[in-house]
Amino acid sequence: MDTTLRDGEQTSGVSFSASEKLTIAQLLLTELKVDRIEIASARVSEGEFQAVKKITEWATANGFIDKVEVLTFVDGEVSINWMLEAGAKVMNLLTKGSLNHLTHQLKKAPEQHFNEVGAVIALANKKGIECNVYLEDWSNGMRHSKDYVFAYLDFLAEQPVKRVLLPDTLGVLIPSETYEYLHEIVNRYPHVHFDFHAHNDYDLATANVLEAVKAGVHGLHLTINGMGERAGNAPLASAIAVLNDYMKDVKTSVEEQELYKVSKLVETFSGFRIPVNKPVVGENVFTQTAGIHADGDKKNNLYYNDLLPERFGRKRKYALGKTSGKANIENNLQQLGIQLSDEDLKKVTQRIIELGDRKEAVTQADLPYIISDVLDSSAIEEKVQIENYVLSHSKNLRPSATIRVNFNGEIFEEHAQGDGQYDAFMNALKKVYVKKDIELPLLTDYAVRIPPGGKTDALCETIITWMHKGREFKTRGLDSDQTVSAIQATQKMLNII
Ligand SMILES: CC(=O)SCCNC(=O)CCNC(=O)[C@H](O)C(C)(C)COP(=O)(O)OP(=O)(O)OC[C@H]1O[C@@H](n2cnc3c(N)ncnc32)[C@H](O)[C@@H]1OP(=O)(O)O
Repeated sequence: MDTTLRDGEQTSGVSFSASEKLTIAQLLLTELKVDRIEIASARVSEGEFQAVKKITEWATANGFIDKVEVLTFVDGEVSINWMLEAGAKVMNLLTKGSLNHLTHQLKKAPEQHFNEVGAVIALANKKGIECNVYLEDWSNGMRHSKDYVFAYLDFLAEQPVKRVLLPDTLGVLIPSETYEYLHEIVNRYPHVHFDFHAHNDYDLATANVLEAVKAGVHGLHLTINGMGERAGNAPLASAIAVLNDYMKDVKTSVEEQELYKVSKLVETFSGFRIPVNKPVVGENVFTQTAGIHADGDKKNNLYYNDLLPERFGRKRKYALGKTSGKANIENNLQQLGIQLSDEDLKKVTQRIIELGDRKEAVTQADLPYIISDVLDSSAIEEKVQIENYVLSHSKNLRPSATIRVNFNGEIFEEHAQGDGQYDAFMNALKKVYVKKDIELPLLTDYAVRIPPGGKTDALCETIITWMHKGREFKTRGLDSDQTVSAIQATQKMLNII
């Protein structure tokens, strides 16, 4: 069960709009093919109500309504009415899984809680709602009030409940304990379906998920990019990868090939950046940086593991910097179709190492420029030059740009407006390329790096990621003015497409 749209949205600072929620829900169910999605907590807000409505309307029309779940509270019929009015049919009832939470938050005795929960379940069943029950703070409950947990599970086992959801709400479990508790529970209630819900406070969420599956649970709660309350939930991509590789007799319905695409979309909608070292979906996780690794890959794929990038629709890359050796650079040159003599390769390698020492990033698209500079050759032929530009930015007027482009001797002048100066520049450039009948690459990422310290004259590095004819590449510009560095990166792009 994917809970990106409920627990994932509990990432501090994240809020999805209704149409973003609908798009994510559609991708999760139709392309990634998770079994179920939890899309909201009941009662939260009018906006959330409208989002749930949008999703349930689509899910009903497309046969997915039984896979769409809403978290509800023990509040008589208030949550039930909310979810029914929003068109949902499956509820995940939040109840207390530890005596501590029951006593101090709800201030109730176990018997009273069980009766109230029983009443909500009965009402839900009467109204045709499928009922799952969360035992909030269940993991601490197992540690400190085990009798309470088992008395409660005895009660639930007799109720018309489809699944019992066991959350490690505060992310306190370690893997051995996860296995021990879940193994005991699964064996004691063989006819009950149990889901495990991990949190990542000790960075153990994926390890706990693996142990939970070994212990025999039937379902897992995961989120895209590990989003979620505090340190987040178990990331769906990591969990699927480890289950596919280490629990071969366990089948999931998730399409590995779609993981990266959905992760990137959720990153864009949420504004929650995927850490570059995030397993499976992080920018750097299929990039070899050390020269020794690149050399080993060439010899017999010596530095590959089972996590092959192609499984996830990604490609292996070789980074350029001070730890690059010849093999790293050769790999990049090969991809660009450039061949160098051994001696020239040594010179280029040396320059890249120097740049790395100066903390400058080097992208594959920089290579022709470096070669040209080091070897004083014409490895890069600047067929397109931005000869002049005027950018204007004034209060209460749309930014505009006028540019003069030399395209292999042919001169174009264009003017355009945009949402910012760079956008205006790109709009003017697009006019040139429409005249030339050439398609410009799609800008897929734009990252600006300024050294910490707050100096307004600091050098600003802009790295732009482009997608062109199925190929992704990056170009980089460096200037004390951010827009100028972006234009530099753009000019490099124009000369390599
Ligand atoms: C496992 C998880 O991550 S649980 C996540 C649950 N989802 C959310 O909390 C969604 C976001 N929450 C909200 O929007 C709000 O907290 C609401 C709409 C649910 C309630 O808002 P408010 O009425 O303003 O209450 P507030 O947030 O201050 O306090 C929560 C109340 O819920 C009660 N409560 C806690 N757990 C439960 C439960 N399982 N069932 C019913 N009531 C509960 C608390 O005791 C408290 O009631 P009290 O004020 O009478 O003591």
